[in-house]
Amino acid sequence: MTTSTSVRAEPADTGPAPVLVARTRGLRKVYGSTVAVDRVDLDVPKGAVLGMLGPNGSGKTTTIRMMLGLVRPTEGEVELLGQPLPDGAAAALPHVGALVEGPGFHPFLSGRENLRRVAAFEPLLATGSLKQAVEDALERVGLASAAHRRYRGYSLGMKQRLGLASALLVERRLIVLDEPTNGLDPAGTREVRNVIAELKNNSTSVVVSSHLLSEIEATCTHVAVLHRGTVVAQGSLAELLQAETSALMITTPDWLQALNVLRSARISARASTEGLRVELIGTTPPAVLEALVKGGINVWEARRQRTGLEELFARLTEAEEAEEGLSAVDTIEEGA
Ligand SMILES: Nc1ncnc2c1ncn2[C@@H]1O[C@H](COP(=O)(O)OP(=O)(O)OP(=O)(O)O)[C@@H](O)[C@H]1O
Repeated sequence: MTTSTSVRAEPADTGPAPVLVARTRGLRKVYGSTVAVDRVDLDVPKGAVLGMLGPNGSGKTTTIRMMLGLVRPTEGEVELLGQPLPDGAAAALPHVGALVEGPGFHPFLSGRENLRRVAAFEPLLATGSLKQAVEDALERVGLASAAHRRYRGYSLGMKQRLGLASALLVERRLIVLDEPTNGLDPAGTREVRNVIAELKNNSTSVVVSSHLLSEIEATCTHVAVLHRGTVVAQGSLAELLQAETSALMITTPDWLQALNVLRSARISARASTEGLRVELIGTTPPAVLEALVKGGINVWEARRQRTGLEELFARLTEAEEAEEGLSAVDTIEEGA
């Protein structure tokens, strides 16, 4: 038996659908025998800062590359600023700034020279304003003082900053940043956070992928959680944290027995320092309490606990793994 753990936050009222700056439907990418991305339906509302969260190999970079038209999907559709890819790429891409892995900077040119070369290919940048745009972008990412140095000698963090600067050369409608804080020190991480906050204030839409859940929680308005190539949760951050994201903390002297009772009832739970933590996925507090009482467990206290994004992420990904474990048990039992 498998149950979907996908969580999609629904808006409270059914007002007009938000304008989307990027939209994917049924996106799938297969490399040989590896399914990198599968059935990804992603909505990036205008003005949103959407955080793409997922462990290593969950498909964030592949999804981002497909959204930017850098990788052709095996199946599915991408719409960027209302333009279907690949046909609408020329119309959409000048309005989209991107920092993706391995930007092709020249090792023997300085940061400034590299950025000027990139700027020369920006269709939205007038030749007369090119130099100033480069200086502004360098300043914005904190690279002005090292701009004369050769790219070859840059640290990973400096390379990231230069990549970010190239995304910021002109005012964009959408900025896509793949792991922008990768290799940055805490000061650099704060700067990236400030840049994202500035973009948000200017109503520029942003897609940012990261492992740093606290960063996403601090900077994003929306979140999409990826796990093994699929989106397991998506929506506005506030709605996601409210919708089914709580746990029930149970205090009982019979916690080991209680764990067994809950497991037989297929309710996901684990012992923690605060008590028995029961995940409210596909179950409700009354159902949990009923199972415990029927199982002869002494429940001393039960209280709802709201969870942070980190908890939500761990819960979604762990729940899927736990289900897979249960499915394996089912298979063994059926086969026995
Ligand atoms: N060009 C490729 N050829 C073969 N396999 C690939 C290729 N690109 C990605 N993959 C595989 O697809 C899966 C998803 O990778 P992807 O880089 O999209 O994940 P990610 O979430 O961005 O991971 P990370 O945080 O480590 O960058 C992984 O199993 C990866 O090994």
